[in-house]
Amino acid sequence: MAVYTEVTDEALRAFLADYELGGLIAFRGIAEGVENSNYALRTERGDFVLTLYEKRVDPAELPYFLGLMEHLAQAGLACPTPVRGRDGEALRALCGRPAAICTFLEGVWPRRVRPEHLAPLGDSLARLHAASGDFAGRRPNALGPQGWAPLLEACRGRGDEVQAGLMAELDGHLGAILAAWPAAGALPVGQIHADLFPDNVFFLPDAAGQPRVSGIIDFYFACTDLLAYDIAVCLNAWCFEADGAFNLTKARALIGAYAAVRPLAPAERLALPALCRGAAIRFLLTRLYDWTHTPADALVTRKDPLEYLRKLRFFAQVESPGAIGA
Ligand SMILES: Nc1ncnc2c1ncn2[C@@H]1O[C@H](COP(=O)(O)OP(=O)(O)O)[C@@H](O)[C@H]1O
Ligand SMILES: N[C@@H](CCOP(=O)(O)O)C(=O)O
Repeated sequence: MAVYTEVTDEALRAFLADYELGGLIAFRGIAEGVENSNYALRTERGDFVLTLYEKRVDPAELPYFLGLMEHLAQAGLACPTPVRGRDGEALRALCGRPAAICTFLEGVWPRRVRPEHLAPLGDSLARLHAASGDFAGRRPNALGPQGWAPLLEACRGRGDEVQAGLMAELDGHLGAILAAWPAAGALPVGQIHADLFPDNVFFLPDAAGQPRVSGIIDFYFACTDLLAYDIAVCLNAWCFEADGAFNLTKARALIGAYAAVRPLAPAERLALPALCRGAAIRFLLTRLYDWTHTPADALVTRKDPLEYLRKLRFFAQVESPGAIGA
């Protein structure tokens, strides 16, 4: 479910009058996603996505997200391009919410990740990092290391209801992760996506029938942080099988294709196991927060925090970068 704010036909037509998109042909709510309200629009000028930004998005941060998408799209990355209204503004208001229209991207996200998806993913991620190198915006990562202890505290009251002993185990992991975190300045920093999960990457088959990336969406966790942390997020989100096994073939394909575009410094390869532990606890904690703070009958689907406990335990016993394909 991701239509929190209902938009009427009349409100949408009035909103579209401020754009040069021609007349409205069709629009429908998009069920996928959890954060914002999304609508697919068809106008005389083509297909678009209308997003109304909901409560968890800070309106002050929207110019960074929209500016980054526009910058990346201009650099040739397949990501949504914000559409400017007649007055030149892309960020507008609809039904009392900040709102923007972006270009619609073709393709489908992989419901079952195959090894063939990983090289195109790594290639696109490296291109994203390279293309954002001259983007002037900056946004600290609110869900980076300094955010994890407060999140853990916010979960403490009910966390052990999810699994007995969970809070004590997480205290131990978090202490070790923070102690091993790379010092400021030790690794390259830039604009990162920070949530590059399979549901945020669309693919289409190329001429030979192999998957190619046709679009990267959902830049609303993007921030200025360690570039290699984005690889760690992908190793978490793309390289485990349904039975919990880590797939080294997928990891090598991801890292190999990434490094072919942006070579990794030895320090980045060495840091990857620690960054993977950090990425695992980051998604574990936000899922645990949602699990313990969202009523079970809410319309939003809660994601399983324990999936990331299993991943965290795996990365915690990794002794060398080679064990995760680095
Ligand atoms: N530019 C786009 N092109 C095509 N589909 C999109 C686009 N942006 C969003 N979508 C669709 O909307 C869904 C939710 O978008 P997403 O940004 O992940 O929402 P949320 O931030 O609320 O989780 C996606 O799964 C996709 O189906
Ligand atoms: N990828 C995160 C949740 C963020 O949801 P999204 O729909 O905005 O990508 C997770 O799996 O925990």
